[in-house]
Amino acid sequence: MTKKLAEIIPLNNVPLIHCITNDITLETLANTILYLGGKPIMSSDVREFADLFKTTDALLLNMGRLTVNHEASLREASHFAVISHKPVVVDLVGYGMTEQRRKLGDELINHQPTIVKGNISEMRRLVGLPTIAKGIDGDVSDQSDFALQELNHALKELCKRCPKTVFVATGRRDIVVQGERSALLCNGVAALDRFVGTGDMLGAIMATLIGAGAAAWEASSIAISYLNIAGEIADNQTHGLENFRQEMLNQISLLQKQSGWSKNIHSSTFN
Ligand SMILES: Nc1ncnc2c1ncn2[C@@H]1O[C@H](COP(=O)(O)OP(=O)(O)OP(=O)(O)O)[C@@H](O)[C@H]1O
Ligand SMILES: Cc1ncsc1CCO
Ligand SMILES: [Mg+2]
Repeated sequence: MTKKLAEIIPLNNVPLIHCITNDITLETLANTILYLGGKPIMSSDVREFADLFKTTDALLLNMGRLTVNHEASLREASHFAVISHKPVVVDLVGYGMTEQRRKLGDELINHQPTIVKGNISEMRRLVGLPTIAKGIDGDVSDQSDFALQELNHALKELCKRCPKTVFVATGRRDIVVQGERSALLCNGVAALDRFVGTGDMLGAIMATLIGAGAAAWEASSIAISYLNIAGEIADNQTHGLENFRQEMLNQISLLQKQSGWSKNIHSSTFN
């Protein structure tokens, strides 16, 4: 049976989340998981995986700062996840920006992960739509009503090939798609796009929620709303981006204690 939001946050268990992620935001991700009430284990050493997979509750695969070793770790962990039926979040950082990232992302998706996420421009590249985005950030031109509709339809087509996976595209507005169903989420503030790793943090929150037993759709949409509403509160209370970043993480730990936080969610069905 599907769990309701109040049964998902605050967590009622302490899931162990195995993260293979980039070294730029590694510590931020470990703290995000801890502040939410989970436990992180950051390990990229393939020699440990057989043992690790016996005790972890979910896996985060973030393509982040690619290296030969990082890529090998992501591939190997993805393989272990299939054979151990571990819930997996794939974060397609920089998908399609280079051929290496495109090939790796495609291979990870072929393993039918639980959730696949990227910013709106990474997700456009994934479905073969054009974008002028550069680097790892989403481009504002991919945020128009038309562009969002286009992406929504293309993701629904992709869902026919990957019926088990929830696809998430993030930006000023966020899209969550599973099968024929899709939602548009409209919380958040512009400052979220102005410090590094908010997308990475979102992947860590999603992995924590599926590790705690939430279904993929609920984990995806609740994670987006939770992070974005934490961002709205932090933005109201701070001045300057570094203060915002700190308060944002502070709010990740605090928001779960406010029982009414979900009343501020702006979400609608996206046809
Ligand atoms: N302009 C904005 N207005 C409101 N919310 C935003 C905005 N930009 C990003 N967000 C929110 O910030 C989170 C991260 O989204 P974003 O698209 O910036 O990810 P990303 O590009 O993968 O980030 P990064 O690569 O820095 O980790 C999402 O929850 C998204 O809703
Ligand atoms: C800046 C940057 N470059 C590769 S990964 C990363 C952090 C955001 O994912
Ligand atoms: Mg990202």
